[in-house]
Amino acid sequence: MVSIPLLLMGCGGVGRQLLHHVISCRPLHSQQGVRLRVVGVCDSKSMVAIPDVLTSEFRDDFLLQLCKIKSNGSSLLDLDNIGECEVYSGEEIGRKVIDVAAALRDSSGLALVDCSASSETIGLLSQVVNLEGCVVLANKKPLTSSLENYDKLVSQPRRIRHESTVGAGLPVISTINRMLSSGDPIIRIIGSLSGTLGYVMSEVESGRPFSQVVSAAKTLGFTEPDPRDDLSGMDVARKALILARLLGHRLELDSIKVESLYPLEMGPGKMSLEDFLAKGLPSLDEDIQKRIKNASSNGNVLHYVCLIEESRCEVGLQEVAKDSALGRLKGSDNVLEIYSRCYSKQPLVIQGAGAGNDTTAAGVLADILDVQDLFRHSTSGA
Ligand SMILES: NC(=O)C1=CN([C@@H]2O[C@H](COP(=O)(O)OP(=O)(O)OC[C@H]3O[C@@H](n4cnc5c(N)ncnc54)[C@H](OP(=O)(O)O)[C@@H]3O)[C@@H](O)[C@H]2O)C=CC1
Ligand SMILES: N[C@@H](CC=O)C(=O)O
Repeated sequence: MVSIPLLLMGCGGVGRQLLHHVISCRPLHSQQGVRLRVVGVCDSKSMVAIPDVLTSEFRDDFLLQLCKIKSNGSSLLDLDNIGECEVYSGEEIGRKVIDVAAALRDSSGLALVDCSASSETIGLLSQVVNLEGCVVLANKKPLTSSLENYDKLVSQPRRIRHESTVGAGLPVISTINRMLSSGDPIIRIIGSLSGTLGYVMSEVESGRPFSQVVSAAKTLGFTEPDPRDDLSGMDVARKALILARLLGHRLELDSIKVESLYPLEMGPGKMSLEDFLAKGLPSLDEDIQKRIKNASSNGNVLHYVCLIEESRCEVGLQEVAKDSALGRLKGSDNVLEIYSRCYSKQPLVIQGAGAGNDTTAAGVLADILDVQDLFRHSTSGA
C-alpha cells in the first residue's frame, strides 16, 4: 500500500470538498493500493496536526466534524476532540509544516496541498519541495508572484501539480504539458477562463441584474473569496500568466493588459467587501446591461476573453460571434482553444465547468493521486 501523508492549507469551499472526496474515495483508493493519510489541516489562523505524523492520521469522523465546523464559520479550536491534536497558531504554523516535511523526508515524504487563496504560502511550498515533498495547488497566487519565486517553486517539476489553478478540474495544464513535451509548440491560446465571469455574462444576457448574479456566483462557490478578484480581471490574468509561463514566456503579472469591470474607487482597500456587495455592485448594473444589449444588437455576445500569443498576453471583455465556440458558452463553463503545429487550422478545444468546489477539489485529488509514485510503500499495510 502506498501511503501519502497530506497536510491541507485552507479549509474553505474547495478544501472541505477535497476532504469529502478523500473520504468518499477510500474504497476506490484502497483497490488502487493507495492510502491518503490526513496529518494536518490549517486555516488562516490555526493548524491542527496529528501528534505522530509518521504513522497516524486523523479519523474520518474527525475530518467530517472539522468540515462542519468550518462551514458554520467557527474556528478549528472549537473541534470536540481538540485535546487529541497538536494545535498551532501564527508563525508556529509555518515552522510546524516544515518540521512535518522534515520528519517525513526519510520515510514517505509530505504532500502539502494549498487550497488557500493566500499569497503567503509560497515560501512554505518551496521549502517542502526542497525537503523532497510534493505540493499540489488550487491556489494561483504562489505561481503568479515574481519570476524568481516561480522558478524556485517549479524547480522540481515532478514534485508540483496545479491542474486546478486553470479551468478548475478541466485537464488544461496536463494537456499543455503533454503537447509541449511531445515537441508540439503552442502558438496561440484564446478562451474564456473565468467560471464567474462566464456565468455572470450569460445570466445578465438572459435579463438578470449584474449585482444579483454576482452574489449568486459567490453562493455557488464560483467566485474568489472576494469576488472583486474575478470582476477586476485579476483572477483571469493569474490564469493567463500561469499558462503563458508554462509556454515559456518570461512574463510578470503587471505586464498583462487587464480590463476591470468596476472602477478603482470600489477596489479592496478603498471600499469594504460588504459595501461593495451592497452599494457598489448595484451601481454597475445599468452599464453592464447596456454593454451586453449593445453586443446583442450587433449579433454578438459579450465575453471576458483571455488571449496568449507570442509575448502578447491580455484579458478583457470582447464581443464574440454568437455561433463561435466562445459565443455558445453558457453558465460557468470555460473554453480554451489551443493552436499549435499539430492543431494549426482547427484548434484543440477543452470545454466544461471551470469553477465550483466539486470539480476544483476533484482536480486537486487527481493531482495528489498523480504524484503517488514519489511516495513509498508502507510496511504496515496501512
Ligand atoms: N472555487 C473555485 O471554483 C476555484 C477555486 N480555486 C482556488 O482555490 C482556492 C480556495 O478557494 P475557496 O475554497 O473557494 O476559498 P475560501 O475563501 O472558501 O477558503 C480559503 C481558505 O483558505 C484559508 N486561508 C487563508 N489564508 C491562509 C493561510 N495563510 N494559510 C492557510 N490557510 C489560509 C481560509 O481560512 P479561514 O477559514 O480562516 O478564512 C479558508 O479556510 C483559491 O485559491 C481559489 O482561487 C481554483 C479553481 C476554482
Ligand atoms: N473564481 C474562479 C474560480 C476558479 O479559478 C472562476 O470564477 O473561474
